[in-house]
Amino acid sequence: MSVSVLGAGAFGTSLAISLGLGGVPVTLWSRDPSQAKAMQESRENALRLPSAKLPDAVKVTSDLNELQGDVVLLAVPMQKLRAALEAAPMLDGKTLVACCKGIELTSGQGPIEIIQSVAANATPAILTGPSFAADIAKGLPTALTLACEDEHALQSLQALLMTPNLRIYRSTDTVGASIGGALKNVMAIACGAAMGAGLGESARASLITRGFAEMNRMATAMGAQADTLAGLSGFGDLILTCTSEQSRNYSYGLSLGRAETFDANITVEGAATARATLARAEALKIDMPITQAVVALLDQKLNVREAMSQLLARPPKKE
Ligand SMILES: NC(=O)C1=CN([C@@H]2O[C@H](COP(=O)(O)OP(=O)(O)OC[C@H]3O[C@@H](n4cnc5c(N)ncnc54)[C@H](OP(=O)(O)O)[C@@H]3O)[C@@H](O)[C@H]2O)C=CC1
Ligand SMILES: O=C(CO)COP(=O)(O)O
Repeated sequence: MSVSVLGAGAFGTSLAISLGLGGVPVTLWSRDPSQAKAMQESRENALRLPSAKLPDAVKVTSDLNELQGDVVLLAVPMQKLRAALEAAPMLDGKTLVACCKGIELTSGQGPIEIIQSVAANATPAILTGPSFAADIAKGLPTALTLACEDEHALQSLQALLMTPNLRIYRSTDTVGASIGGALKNVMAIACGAAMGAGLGESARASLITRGFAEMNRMATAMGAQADTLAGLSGFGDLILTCTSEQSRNYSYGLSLGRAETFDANITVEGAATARATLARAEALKIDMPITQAVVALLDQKLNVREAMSQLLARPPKKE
């Protein structure tokens, strides 16, 4: 059975490589015809994932009509997912697996809700969890969560997407998987900012732990199961992203803490998601002080030390 990947960024390319090496025929779609041609010829994604060779099983195209199979991985940035789906009406009716992490700023919706609103006849799923594209492309061991409410579709997808280096756990809790993946990026910005400003490892551990409490509060208020948040898509990805300079969200936070500039072309999902989350938290009356601090940093209303002082000065609480 073949698989298509919509979006030839770092993550889409790494998944195409892993599946291709596992013997699955893959069609990888780039919106840029010249990039698609260069990748098809050079067998490399020089722009987004240099030094990783595309296996023969991967075909690169910029023609949406060449997408193959009933399963399509949606590997575009979260804030671009709606536009990408609207431009590809032929995907309605297929199994659409969101591979992006975040909450849409304009609607407050997550990837599953966006798929449902644009492609009403599709079976929506989400693939998320601790994974750097470069690691997957190198064949390093990686474990992910695949969530889909349709148990039958879920089991076949799990079998299809597992490769020798990619272990996939299944869940029917799409809300929990989506919220964990979205909010861990916000916490990674907070941790990077604290480390960049020299606030220390203890501060980072507190932000990870209290950030996890925020993630749980928001997720359970939205109907998620707490044990999903404790899994790969929540706790697992939180740990990876808050502790590694390979993470773009963490690195962006570092640059905020060091008062350095950051390349605006780099995908940093946590920034828009922090704003979308705060709006949702306020509507649901959920206390999310770290998310609030990240938004204040992004809006330049506070610097990192002021934001941390505000967090420390909150009224005493029971843990
Ligand atoms: N990189 C990683 O390690 C991981 C990433 N993810 C998630 O994967 C998602 C994608 O990230 P990643 O691949 O890293 O991002 P990249 O920045 O590497 O690539 C983004 C890709 O999306 C394309 N794109 C942007 N807008 C559109 C659009 N409107 N229609 C179609 N294609 C579009 C870009 O095309 P162009 O080059 O033409 O702009 C580019 O190919 C994110 O949500 C991220 O959180 C998840 C796990 C790991
Ligand atoms: O989602 C990721 C790791 O699981 C990738 O993190 P960044 O988007 O911060 O690079």
